Amino acid sequence: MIQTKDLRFAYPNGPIFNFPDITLAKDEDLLILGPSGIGKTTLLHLLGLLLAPLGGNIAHDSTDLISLSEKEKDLYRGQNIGIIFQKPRFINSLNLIENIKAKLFFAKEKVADEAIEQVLEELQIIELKHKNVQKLSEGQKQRLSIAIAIINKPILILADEPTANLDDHNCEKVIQLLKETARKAQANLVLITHDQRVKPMFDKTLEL
Ligand SMILES: Nc1ncnc2c1ncn2[C@@H]1O[C@H](COP(=O)(O)OP(=O)(O)OP(=O)(O)O)[C@@H](O)[C@H]1O
Repeated sequence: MIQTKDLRFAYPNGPIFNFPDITLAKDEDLLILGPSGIGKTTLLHLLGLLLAPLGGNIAHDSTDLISLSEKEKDLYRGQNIGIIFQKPRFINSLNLIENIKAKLFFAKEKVADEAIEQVLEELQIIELKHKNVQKLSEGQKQRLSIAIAIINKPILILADEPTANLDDHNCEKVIQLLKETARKAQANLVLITHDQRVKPMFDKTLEL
């Protein structure tokens, strides 16, 4: 179970954000909606332990994440939280497989080569496995981002505006892929967007 309580945040000299509480049971997904500038990415980065709140709590089951040290947060994130950023972040000089292995190295995780290939197969990018990431199309980059996020079976998958710039057909395909991937990994999926097309695809939504 994932639970937040009284999360507050402020950028230097900025307004204070008071975020609504979130509770997610096992296998439950959440869509966070809201207009530009309302704080969606900020909330996602708090959930991903990339930002520290001014106050409040984040717990995964009985683990209080806010009291962890920065080093412990980095390791916890690497091992338990998969983040799909709006703009993919890769090591440009490496190929797909090497980028996945780099993530595993930093997360101090081991995943068998066969399991890595299986994930690439499921995401339909296996034939590109030795290709330099700079040569991928935008759609292929997005699939690699998903592969990197889920390779070590996180308990939480966070996705930042994954359907921005996609047509209706591809928008639906990407959401379905993320939901299926989350179910297979037995993870909670939290997705933020201002794309109203995504709303009917989620049972649980939070409007900021
Ligand atoms: N690093 C930062 N320093 C100062 N202010 C910031 C910083 N990042 C974001 N902000 C401000 O905080 C507010 C919330 O930003 P955030 O990116 O969380 O909104 P959002 O809802 O995700 O917007 P969008 O849909 O446009 O991505 C905005 O007013 C933004 O200008």
